[in-house]
Amino acid sequence: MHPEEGNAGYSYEECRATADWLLAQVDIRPLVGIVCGSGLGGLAEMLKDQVAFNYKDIPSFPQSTVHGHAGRLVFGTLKGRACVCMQGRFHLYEGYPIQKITLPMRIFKLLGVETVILTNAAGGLNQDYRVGDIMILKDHLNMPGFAGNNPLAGLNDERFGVRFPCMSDAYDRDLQQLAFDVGAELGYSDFLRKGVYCVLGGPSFETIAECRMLHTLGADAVGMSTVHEVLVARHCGMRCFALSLITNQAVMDYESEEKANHEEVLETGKLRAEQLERLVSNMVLRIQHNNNNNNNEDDDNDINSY
Ligand SMILES: O=P(O)(O)O[C@H]1O[C@H](CO)[C@@H](O)[C@H]1O
Ligand code: HPA
Repeated sequence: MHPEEGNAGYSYEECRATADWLLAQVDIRPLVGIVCGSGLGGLAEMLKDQVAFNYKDIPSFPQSTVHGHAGRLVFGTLKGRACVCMQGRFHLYEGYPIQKITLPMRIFKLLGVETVILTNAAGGLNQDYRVGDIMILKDHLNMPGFAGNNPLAGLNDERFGVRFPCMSDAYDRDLQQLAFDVGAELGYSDFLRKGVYCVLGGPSFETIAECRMLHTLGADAVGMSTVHEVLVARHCGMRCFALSLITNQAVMDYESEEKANHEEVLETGKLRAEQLERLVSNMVLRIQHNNNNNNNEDDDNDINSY
């Protein structure tokens, strides 16, 4: 059997067709792509002059099935900057092949996106972390990848990127610094952290032994997303910035009565939504692009507005 037959991914031409379908219907040419994590879809609501598509109407797009993920692709401007925002993402545990859950990253690329900002909700493994902290990702542990489940497996199309992409620079260091600078100006330094995110397949939350193991391995937070998207985004040359909202403390102690649950994850998202939106929108305002086609006259430079 030719390996292509076993590859559940989309061809370059299929991705191009989806991107062209979108480009034919919107005038906005985004340089920034944003992915909203569980309960963090409010980010998409901040966009002005919105043109939105339900995922079910976009050719080749999967559907969102998880509560807290609306399932809309929203084009618009954020502080005068052209953006496209996934209001809801796809996860491995929804049953999609890994190449499908990461399809939107290749669509972003073909829309002209240069920088991807990914957000997620995650459980805190680092004992210094508190619920409500925002962790800037400096690196990741890709557990499904250790078992061969990597979205880049299968035939490699060089039009997207190289066969063996480097991941030691997966999370752009200038964007990490920008997040801390903007966060300091907003007065958020007390709850901004930098750490390592570990992705698991889900949907079951982790056992106590698993949390202890992940912490020992160097993970500061655990979740079920983001890493696959980063692999595909980096493969095709987009810069990545990712943050985790620590929505719950991972249970590390057999005496604990705490139980991880999705409702708590969504509730914490609501509590920090406003700060997260301010942080992301002010970052977007300051990100420099080679091909800046945004209208600077519309810039909203007030750090407290969003
Ligand atoms: O990573 P996001 O999409 O924010 O969602 C997180 O929240 C869900 C668990 O409550 C999981 O899907 C986990 O990955
Ligand atoms: O504790 C968690 N574990 C995995 N994924 C999560 N997403 C939010 N919290 C968690």
